[in-house]
Amino acid sequence: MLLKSRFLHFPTAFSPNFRSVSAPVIRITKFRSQMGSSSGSSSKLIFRQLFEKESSTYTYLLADASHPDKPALLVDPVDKTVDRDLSLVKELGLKLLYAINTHVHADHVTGTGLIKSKAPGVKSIISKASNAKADLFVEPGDKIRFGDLFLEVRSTPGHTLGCVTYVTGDGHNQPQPRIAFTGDALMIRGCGRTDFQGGSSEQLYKSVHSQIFSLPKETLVYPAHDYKGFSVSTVGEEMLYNPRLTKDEETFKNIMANLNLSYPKMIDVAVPANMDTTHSLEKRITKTVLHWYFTERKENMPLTLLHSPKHHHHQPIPALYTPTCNSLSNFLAVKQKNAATKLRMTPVPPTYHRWRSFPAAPATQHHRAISASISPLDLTEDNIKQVLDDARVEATQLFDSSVGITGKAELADLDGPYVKIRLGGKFWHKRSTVLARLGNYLKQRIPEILEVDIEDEKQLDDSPENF
Ligand SMILES: N[C@@H](CCC(=O)N[C@@H](CSS)C(=O)NCC(=O)O)C(=O)O
Repeated sequence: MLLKSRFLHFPTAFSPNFRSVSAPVIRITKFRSQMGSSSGSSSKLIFRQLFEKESSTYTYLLADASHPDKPALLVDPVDKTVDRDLSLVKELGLKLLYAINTHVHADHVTGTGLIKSKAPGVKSIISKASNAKADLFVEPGDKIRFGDLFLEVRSTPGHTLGCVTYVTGDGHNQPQPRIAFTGDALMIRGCGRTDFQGGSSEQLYKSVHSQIFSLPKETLVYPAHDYKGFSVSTVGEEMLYNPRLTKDEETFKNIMANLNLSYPKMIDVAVPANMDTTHSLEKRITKTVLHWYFTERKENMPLTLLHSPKHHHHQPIPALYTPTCNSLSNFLAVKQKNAATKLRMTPVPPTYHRWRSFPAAPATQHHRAISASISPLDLTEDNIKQVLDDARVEATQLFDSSVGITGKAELADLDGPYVKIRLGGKFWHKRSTVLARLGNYLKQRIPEILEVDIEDEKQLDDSPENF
């Protein structure tokens, strides 16, 4: 649902998710009403900065302590710390209204879906431009109200296409100084990388200068990540000392083109998961795995043991499925309690393995076992088309086509052991990455292939005209 009024209101009849003792109030600083306003009222912001250490992500809890219901919202929650965050909400006696994202994160799974399943009534929010699924979409200029306080939405693309910065209001009775939740646009003495598809250093430079550096210098800057031990900055400080954004645009673009950062470990799990902010990963994957298990599993296909309690669900393969494995394990244990054989877990669709086995990261023992179990195919046009189809099926499962991922890969030419493929539509990854992964996959399935290349270099251009 796109906001109609462009103003998100806290519904007064909203039934509280949590009730608890009265909240301690942190008054960030003076409010307008205390600086000469005639209203005499005084809104009080409850504010907490929370940290998730594996991805170095900051989550922010904000609430209006003056309102009887203490309406609250969470900015950029992480799935792994949802229980901590919800406990805090409960302890402070807040009523959580919204779980909002600054963008589709690539390094961790958003907690919004999990929050919604644990605290029904909470709505997920993301920008319309992100193309992700959410309960509510925001656009530049929208205001997200919680009690008498609100966040204003500013469009700050560049790290991703749909990045936004949420800034506390500048109206009457709003916190002073203002606070900007900059996501991965502006970081403390840094900024978000711009090398993902949908990223653009040119756009990021403009976003930060026009939307963030135009705020009052005392505006507090709270980013989505910090890797150096910082917790907060100000607009003025970043305008003076940010080593990237104080430079002219050309120098900035050059710096960004030469960061040489490795891809986030979680990208293949996080991006597809975060394109849907409304359901937890567990729920979505469990549904898919169960469907596969009962509809497509070949009669004698062995079940492979993937699940191991020592695997954290954020590790590449077991990562995605650990929660699923637990749920599926229980489910199947009931279904098959009369089975003579001991249930060996976990029947993850082979298609997932194959897609995930593209060696972006070094193959684990598990990956190797899976790929070794797929019989090699002869080098024929039909087999190449079949393998590309398989890859597309897998890509569709991972890169949910309902949220704007339209990417297609087709066989363009076969010349002996040399294959050319055609890429079109929109992918989440950079097209060069898609090509490399498809290449690896094709070679893995059809070992006679020596080289996989693009039909036309222009098809590797990630700019929106090519989507
Ligand atoms: N090593 C981390 C990922 C680190 C990283 O790439 N961070 C991103 C934001 S999260 S997508 C970024 O923009 N960094 C900018 C920089 O200058 O570091 C992991 O594997 O998760």
